[in-house]
Amino acid sequence: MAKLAIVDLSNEDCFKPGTSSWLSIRKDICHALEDLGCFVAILPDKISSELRSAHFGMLDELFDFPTETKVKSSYEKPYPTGYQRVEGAVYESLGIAGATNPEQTQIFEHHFWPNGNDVFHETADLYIKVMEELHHAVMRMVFENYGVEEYLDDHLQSTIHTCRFSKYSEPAEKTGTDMSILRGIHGHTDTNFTTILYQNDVKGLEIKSKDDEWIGFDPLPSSFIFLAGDGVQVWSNDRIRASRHRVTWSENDVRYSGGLFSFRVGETHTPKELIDEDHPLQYKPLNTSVYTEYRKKNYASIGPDYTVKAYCGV
Ligand SMILES: O=C(O)CCC(=O)C(=O)O
Ligand SMILES: [Fe+2]
Repeated sequence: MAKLAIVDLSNEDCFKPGTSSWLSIRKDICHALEDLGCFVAILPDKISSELRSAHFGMLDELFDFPTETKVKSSYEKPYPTGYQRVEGAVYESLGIAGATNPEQTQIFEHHFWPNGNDVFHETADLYIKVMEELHHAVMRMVFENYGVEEYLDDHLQSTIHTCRFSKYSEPAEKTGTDMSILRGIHGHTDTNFTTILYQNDVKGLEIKSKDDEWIGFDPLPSSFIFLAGDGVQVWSNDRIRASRHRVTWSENDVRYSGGLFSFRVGETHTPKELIDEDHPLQYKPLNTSVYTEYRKKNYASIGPDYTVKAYCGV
């Protein structure tokens, strides 16, 4: 049975480019991404257990607001995000676009708490900051690994981050729909460049191995899981494959997760340095927002197994 790679980044030196810790972690991370499209990161203790419980307590309060309030936090611009729930499903989620800017967390927060809520934004911003730092370091490692660090600044400047919080629990109203298909999230790849997820201790996330087995993710309080999305698959010309993952929630306990979904604005294309005789060009340039919209709109006919290769493969 394949295992998820666990990378211990608890030593702060791992975040210092050029150090021996950085170079050794870079090797492990790039190997894991090429192998399974994901890895588990153990991060330095920046989030105390008190802040962690306070944060998950806030998510509890957040999802307890009535649907009318949750829907009001949705918007189309600058990037569409908002409340998602399929009637009768156990999964619901709320999103903040541009979440690495703390102003956006507060705009989101005011939909729920008109007078603000310090614990909500302080804990949410801390999680977002920790994930942004991890994203930044991993992107530098990946660009260095392929010898294209000259494109890194442009990539980071063209990236925006959406934070999504998800809750998995028994819906208040059972519908006539076949519940077996609504007990989590079907196997899928994320359409964005990369995703980082954290969660409470209720299991459910699974990653597909190369041998088509589902590998369960065993969360630890200090662990985050980093997933390659379709964007990095196109960019890397298939060196890194998007991770296919799903959530099967079967416990009575409520599962909460949060994540940073990083998108490249405009077109993602494969750098010329990553195209050669052994790696002929695999993809036309990808516009992630058009692709995401296409997948949503056509979900009924293309289904969750749809791939970016079918969308923009050459
Ligand atoms: O809740 C999770 O752990 C995963 C959520 C997910 O895969 C997604 O929102 O794309
Ligand atoms: Fe996902």
